[in-house]
Amino acid sequence: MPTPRRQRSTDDNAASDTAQRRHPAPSQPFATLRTCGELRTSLTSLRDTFSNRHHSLDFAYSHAHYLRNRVLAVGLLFLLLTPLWALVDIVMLPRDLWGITLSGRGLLLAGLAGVLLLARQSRERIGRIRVSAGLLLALPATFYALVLGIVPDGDVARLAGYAFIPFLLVAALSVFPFTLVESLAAGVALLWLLAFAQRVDGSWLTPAGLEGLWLLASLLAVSLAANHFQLSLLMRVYRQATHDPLTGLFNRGALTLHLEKLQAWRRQQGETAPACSVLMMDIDHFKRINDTHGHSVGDLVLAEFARVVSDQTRAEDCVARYGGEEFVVLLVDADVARGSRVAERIRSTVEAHHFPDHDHQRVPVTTSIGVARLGERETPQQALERADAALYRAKAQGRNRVTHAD
Ligand SMILES: Nc1nc2c(ncn2[C@@H]2O[C@H](COP(=O)(O)OP(=O)(O)OP(=O)(O)O)[C@@H](O)[C@H]2O)c(=O)[nH]1
Repeated sequence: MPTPRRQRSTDDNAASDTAQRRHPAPSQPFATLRTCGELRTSLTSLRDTFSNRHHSLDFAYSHAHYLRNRVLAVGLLFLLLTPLWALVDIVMLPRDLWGITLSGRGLLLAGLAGVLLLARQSRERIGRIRVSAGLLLALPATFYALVLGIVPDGDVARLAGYAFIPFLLVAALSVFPFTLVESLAAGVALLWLLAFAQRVDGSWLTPAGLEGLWLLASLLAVSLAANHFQLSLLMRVYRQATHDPLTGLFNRGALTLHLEKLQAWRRQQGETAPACSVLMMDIDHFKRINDTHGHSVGDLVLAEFARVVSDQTRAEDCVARYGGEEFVVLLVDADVARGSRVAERIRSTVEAHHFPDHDHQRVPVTTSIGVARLGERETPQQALERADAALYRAKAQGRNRVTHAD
């Protein structure tokens, strides 16, 4: 089951967003600082598209889902093109080469069908989706290398159309949201394939051969740029769809989706499923804060509140802004006793925390929290409603307290 780790890069961006709200940048004198900020954002985005080391598990699932769709679409295209290309072989190649190329194409067709099947059955399996994407590119490359190895050297020049394969595959890299490391590895392998083909057909280190290598390297650079822009766009869309821009926390939709996945996974685990708790919290008399200090201070309080709550939870817990001044924490592997301890710690930390207004004066803030155990069979909505009912009781009993639904 995916543990809802918070996305580091998103949190970084949210923190800088919050900082910008706190200190609106004057236009002229700080232009250099702004340029530095943009440079930092670009470097962060390059780091995020370079490899998947810094991706949150949550984003990794979205990324894999997108990659799987591409594998299915491109795989289907390759599957249709392969028999068509066999027809081209029959028209273009001498009859004595048909045996090798057509049986190779038959094997390729079977391999591509296997890749499609693997991708279809790998809905939530990130590793398997990556493998199917790799295989989709590796199979045509292997087919080409095998044909080159089997066909007698003197006949290689008669393989009309085959020399395009490395170029076609490098161009295909740009269709997938691969990280730069993944594309680079595939690109180097395809350069090696071209070099092998040139050694076989005798154009290695000739002007025509060098031109081919240069062309493939240039195409690879274009594909890498396409991968970078595609992946950073995907990340931005993912952040906008799943995160609250003011606090950088997960939004209500992402929380509900995560709860559904968590419940499905717990049902699969049966009796060994870990206990989970839901904390529903609401800032007390928040309207008064807005009315007394202004809406912008209200926003500062919300962002700071989100930071305080996040600091009191583990990276694998899911912290979300449920709406307005309401927040939800989903504690994984936490029974009611632990849930209550965490809730009480959040409540007391918020009460003692220095929430500053624009003049750094303290804005007194307290929170009420409802705690509910996540039942094995209940829907996310039912669990949230029970936590909300407990929160309502905490408000009715005088606020700044923790109450239990169970
Ligand atoms: N500054 C700011 N205010 C918001 C935001 N979202 C909701 N609010 C305000 O939050 C306030 C919520 O007020 P109420 O629902 O009356 O609750 P309350 O004043 O916190 O009272 P209790 O919950 O009963 O303690 C409203 O005034 C909303 O305008 C936001 O993003 N920023």
